[in-house]
Amino acid sequence: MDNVVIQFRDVCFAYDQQEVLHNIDLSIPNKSLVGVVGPNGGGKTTLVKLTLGLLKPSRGTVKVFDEAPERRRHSIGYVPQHLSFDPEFPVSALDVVLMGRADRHWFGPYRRRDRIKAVEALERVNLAHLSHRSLAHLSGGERQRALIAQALVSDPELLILDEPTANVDTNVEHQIYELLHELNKQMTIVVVSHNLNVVTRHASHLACVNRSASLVRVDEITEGQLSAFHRGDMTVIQHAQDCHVHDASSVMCEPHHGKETRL
Ligand SMILES: Nc1ncnc2c1ncn2[C@@H]1O[C@H](COP(=O)(O)OP(=O)(O)OP(=O)(O)O)[C@@H](O)[C@H]1O
Repeated sequence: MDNVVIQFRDVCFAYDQQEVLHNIDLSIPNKSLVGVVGPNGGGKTTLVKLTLGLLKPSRGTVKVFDEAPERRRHSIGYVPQHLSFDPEFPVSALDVVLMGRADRHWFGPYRRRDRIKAVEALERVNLAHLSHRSLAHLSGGERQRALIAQALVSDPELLILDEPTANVDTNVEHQIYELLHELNKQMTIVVVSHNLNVVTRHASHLACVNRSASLVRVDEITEGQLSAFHRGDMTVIQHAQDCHVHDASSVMCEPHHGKETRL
């Protein structure tokens, strides 16, 4: 148990009456870099929300560091799929990182220690030189680094990222995974990705989520396992920032603000 950071035991989850995860048993090992992959609507984001304690299982238990997720919220850094505010809002990279300390200051201003921690977090993602630049004037990759710094500012032991490379080019995607490799020396990382090829190159494990879930070590994975999971050909849609789609299966025959990938 010491070596397990996230544990799902016999977990089912339904939105209203619609079950989207069924009998999930998963043990994510300490210091692993886990790529969460699977088809659109397979339940990846739901799995992340259960890990964060934002959703409660209909059945079974979820534990993070052997405790209920909400009790270990301070140990988890989270980079969401979409910004929770308008990217044109006039805030600097430093302001964005400081927001990661906001829960300590409901009744007062940031303190000197918060600013020191925020600058340290920006240094960890190589963005300290742009700390005063407005978020709106950062490139997609720099903006993503600022969000990772925000998640790092509370010194997490577990970092969860929901599609951190959805809106960046291949070169920046590579740099972000290099950064995750570096951070992985100190913490466990779980990254939801639509790019099976890239994530397989960088992750130590793959969690394949498609209503059920299985965890495999990347160095032990076989072609047969991958194609069995995907049942051959599969179209995956990356959701863009302005995406309005909940159930991606419905957009196969509709216009969509996203990028399709054939796997
Ligand atoms: N708040 C919600 N209320 C009702 N149904 C939801 C809600 N959020 C997600 N769902 C449904 O649950 C299923 C799983 O969604 P989820 O977002 O976890 O999948 P995903 O694997 O992350 O998908 P994608 O790859 O498209 O981002 C989908 O069928 C989706 O329509």
